[in-house]
Amino acid sequence: MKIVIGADHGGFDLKGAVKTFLAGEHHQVIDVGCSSAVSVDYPDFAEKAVQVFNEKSCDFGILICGTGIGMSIAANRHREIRAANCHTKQLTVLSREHNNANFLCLGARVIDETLALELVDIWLKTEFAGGRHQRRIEKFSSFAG
Ligand SMILES: O=C(CO)[C@H](O)[C@H](O)[C@H](O)COP(=O)(O)O
Repeated sequence: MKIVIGADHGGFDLKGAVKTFLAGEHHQVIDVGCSSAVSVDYPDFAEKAVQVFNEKSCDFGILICGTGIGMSIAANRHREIRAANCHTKQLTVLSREHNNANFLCLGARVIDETLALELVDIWLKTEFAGGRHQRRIEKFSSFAG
């Protein structure tokens, strides 16, 4: 799969670990930064990731900040994005099965690396269930914005 990944300084180290994991699983990864642990602003990297997601027809996006909250708020400003901030296995599975999330947001200050990599693995392997959930996510497109 083609996956765009981005982080702020809070997620920089975990981004490296996720990239290594994804490469080991033979995914194509496009990294939009940041490129060091120097303080940056997470909306800039959410925006870059969404642009690349659209321009390069990526399958999925992964965004990492301190909590995952800021990245998810920023990415969800775009109507084509369904970004889910997940910190448990249950949330991770349901974000794909029920919400067809196309961006996974992680909080590097909330979960440890081992769990984060497990969540990435689960998320990428979980299929959207469709059915009643398809009807519900289609309703997002009627929202203003
Ligand atoms: O946006 C966030 C919170 O929702 C992220 O966790 C950021 O990484 C965090 O706010 C950065 O905080 P810092 O004090 O500037 O490191």
